[in-house]
Amino acid sequence: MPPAPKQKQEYTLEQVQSHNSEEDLWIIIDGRVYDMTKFAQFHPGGATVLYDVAGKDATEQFYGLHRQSVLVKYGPKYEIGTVKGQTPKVEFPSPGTISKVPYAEASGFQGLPTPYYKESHLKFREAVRTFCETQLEKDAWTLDEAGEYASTETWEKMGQFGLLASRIGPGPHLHAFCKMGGKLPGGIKPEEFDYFHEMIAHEEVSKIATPGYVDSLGSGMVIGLPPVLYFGKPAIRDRVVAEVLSGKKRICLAITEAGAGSDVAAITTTAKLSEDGKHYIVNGTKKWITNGAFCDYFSTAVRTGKGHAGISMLLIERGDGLETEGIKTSYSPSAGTAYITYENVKVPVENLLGKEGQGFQVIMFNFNHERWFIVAGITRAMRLVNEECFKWAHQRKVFGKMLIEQPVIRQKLAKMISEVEAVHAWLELITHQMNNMDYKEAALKLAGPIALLKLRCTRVAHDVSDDSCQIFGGRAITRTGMGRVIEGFQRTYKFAAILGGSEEIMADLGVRQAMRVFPIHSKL
Ligand code: HEM
Repeated sequence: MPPAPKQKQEYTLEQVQSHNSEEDLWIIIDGRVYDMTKFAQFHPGGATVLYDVAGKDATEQFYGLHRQSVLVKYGPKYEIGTVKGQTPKVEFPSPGTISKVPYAEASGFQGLPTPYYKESHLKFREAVRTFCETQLEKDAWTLDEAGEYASTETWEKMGQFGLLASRIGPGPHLHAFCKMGGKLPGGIKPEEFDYFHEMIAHEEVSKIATPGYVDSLGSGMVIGLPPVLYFGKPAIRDRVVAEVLSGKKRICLAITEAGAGSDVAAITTTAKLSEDGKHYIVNGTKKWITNGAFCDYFSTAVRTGKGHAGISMLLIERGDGLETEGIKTSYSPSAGTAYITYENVKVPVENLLGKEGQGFQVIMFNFNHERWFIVAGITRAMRLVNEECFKWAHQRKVFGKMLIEQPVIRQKLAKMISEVEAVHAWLELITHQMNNMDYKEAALKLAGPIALLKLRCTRVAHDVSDDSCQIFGGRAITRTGMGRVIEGFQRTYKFAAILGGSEEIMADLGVRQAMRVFPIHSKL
C-alpha cells in the first residue's frame, strides 16, 4: 500500500534546513519531510550518508539507491509532514493498477485497441492483480529468501478467491467448481472464462517476481491436475479436482527421473499389478519434481511394459513407501523441488489415468498446455524486467547524466522491448487459437507453434537477462535492493529453457510437426 500522505504539518524550506545536525536530522524526499534523527544509526546504508544530507532535499540520492518499497515500509513511521509549496510527484500505485511505464503491460491493457481483451479480461486482471499484490506479494520475498513453502492458509485463500481454478483453464470443471460454491476472480462466470483469463492468472502470479516462491503457489498443480481432470475415472476425478481447486490438497506432476528428462520414454519407475489385480505396486524414483516436497498427490509416469506403449500414468497419494526430499536448485527451496522415492507403493487400479500403456498420450496431451503456461510466466517476468530497466535508466545517473541518455542503453532497451513484444504477440495469437479449438484439436495443431514459441521465448529470456544485467551492473548480482528482480531473473530464467522440454527438443519438435503437414508434392 502507498504511504498515506501526512498533511498534518507543513514546513517551509528554511524550517527543514534548520534541522541539519546528527542530533536533529530532517531530510526531504519528493516534497515530504522525514525525521531521520533516531533512524540514522540503524540505517542499512550507514549514518554518515544521512548526516551529509541533513536539512536538505535528498530525493535524487534516495531514488538513486532505494526501491520505492523502502518508503512504503519505513515512510509512514518517519514522515512528519510536507514542504510548503511542494506537491509530491512520485506515484505510489494502488493495488491492482496498470503500470504507465511504456511496454510494462501488453498494449491492450494500456488503452490501445486489442482484438483479444474484453471487459471481462480487464476486470479479471484487476481482481487477480489486487489479490496478488495484497495477499501474496507482501510476504513473498521474505518467504522466498527463507525457503518456506506457501502456507496452507495461503492455499485456501487462493482456492476461495478462485485463483487455483483459474489456472487450470476453461471447461466443465469451472461450472462444477462454481456449483459447489466456488467463485472466479472479478465475478467472472464459468461460461465467460477463456484461455486469456487463464493466461492473465499465470502472468499475474509470475509478476510477483520471487521465482521459487511463485512456483510454490501452484506450478505443480497447473501441470499435475490436468491428467486427472481429463483422464481420471469420474469418482476420483471429481473428488481430487474439488480438493485441489479449493486449496485443501496439493498435486504435482512426477515424470522426470535422474536418467530421463526430455527423453520421457527412458523412465524406469515400474508399476506391477498385484496378484489379486486390485493394485499396482510402484517402485522407482523421480527427480526435479516441482512442488513435490509438499504435495499430497503425484500424477506419476510409470512403466507397465516395454517401450513407448509400456508407459502408464497413475495418480498416487502420499502414503506408505513414498518419500520426498528437497533438491537444492538455483531456485529458492520454496518451490519444493523434490526427489521422490517409491518403495512398494500400493496404488488402487482405479487410480490409472487413461488406459494402461497409454501414458505417453496422456503426457503429450498435457505438454502443450504446460509449455504455453511456462511461456505466459516467463514472458510476464521479462516484461517486469524491462519495466525495471526502463525505470532504473531514468533513475540512475552515471558520468553526469541519466542512464537513459546514453545511446548504448537505449539500444539495449530497444532490443529487449522489441523481442518481448514479439513473443507476447505470438503468445496472444496462440491463446486466441486455443480459444477457438477444442483441447484435442489444439493439442494436435498447436504442438509445433507452442514448441517454437517456447524456444523463442527462452532465447529472448537469455538476451533480456544479459542486457538487464549490464544495465543494472553490480545490483544485478545483489539479492537485495534495486536490482532484486533482475538478480532473481538472471539466476532462474534457465528453468523455463529446460522444464517442459529443453530448447533443443522444442526446436526439433516444432519443425517435425511442420514436416507432418508439409504437402510433399510442393516443388520449387
Ligand atoms: C526515508 C529515508 C531512508 C530510508 C527509510 C532508508 C532506508 C534504507 C534501507 C532499508 C536500505 C537497505 C536497502 C536494501 O538493500 O534493500 C538502505 C540502503 C542505503 N541507503 Fe538509505 N534510506 C533512506 C534515505 C537515504 C538517503 C537520503 C541516502 C543518501 C543520501 C541513503 C543512502 C543509502 C545507501 C548508500 C544505502 C546502501 C545502498 C546499496 O547497498 O546499494 N539512504 N537505506
